[in-house]
Amino acid sequence: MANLTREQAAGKIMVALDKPDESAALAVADQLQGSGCWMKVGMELFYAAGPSIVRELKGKGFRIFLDLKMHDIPNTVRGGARSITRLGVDLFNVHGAGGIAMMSAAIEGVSEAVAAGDAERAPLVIAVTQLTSTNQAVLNNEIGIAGTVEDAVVHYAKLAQQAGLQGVVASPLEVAAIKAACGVGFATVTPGIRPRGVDAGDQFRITTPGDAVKGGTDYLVIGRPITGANNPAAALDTILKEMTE
Ligand SMILES: O=C(O)c1cc(=O)[nH]c(=O)n1[C@@H]1O[C@H](COP(=O)(O)O)[C@@H](O)[C@H]1O
Repeated sequence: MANLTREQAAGKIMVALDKPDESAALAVADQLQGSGCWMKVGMELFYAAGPSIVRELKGKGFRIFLDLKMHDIPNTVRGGARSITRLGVDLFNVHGAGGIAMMSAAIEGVSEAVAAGDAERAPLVIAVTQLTSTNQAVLNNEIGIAGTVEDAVVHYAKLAQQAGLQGVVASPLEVAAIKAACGVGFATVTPGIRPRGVDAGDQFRITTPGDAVKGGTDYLVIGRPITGANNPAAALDTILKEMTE
């Protein structure tokens, strides 16, 4: 794999803007404007700053992954998906654990918003499989799912594909198994990225940016290694160099 251009590598990076408010988020985003990377808006920022932060980041030219991990009854998820689609995001996620009817409802909500003329185009919808902070013992002994983490991830990926979703969130360690089960065109969006020497924090199933690219992932979700750096643009630059080596 690899042999990526810098532009191609940047287009694979989704920066997790886990910041407490709009000004803290924009302080980071402004340093990365024009880099070609995506912005991921998650719960911390969205619950504080609301939909306007999405419009603001779109206005700065970023593609947006809205990470609200919907997990509810199908009717509620359908409505949530309609609202998210109207916002004009490029990609959003739901929990695979909600099952096929719930995931299909998300796709229906997207289609309804597009058919009503409320959105120019349909965002991609992906399913969270097993959180990258989950390890084998937690999966088996706390969550109560038997088998390996990889088995559980692939199981959710197959359900997501059946429901009509375009991909999944998983760790880079499971990319090969997901692609083998669902095809290379089924998108893998992978957090759990840690450059060598950077603290893993609460992440468990991790790889370096270079190994994630070699493993064939489509998108690398990277938060603290960039947003927590003294110079986020320089941190991104170092990661891009590793990805294009
Ligand atoms: O859906 C996600 O984006 C997600 C799923 C998952 O399994 N693990 C995971 O870390 N994430 C998100 O990816 C980002 C990772 O951030 P860092 O650990 O700071 O690089 C966070 O915003 C998480 O909410």
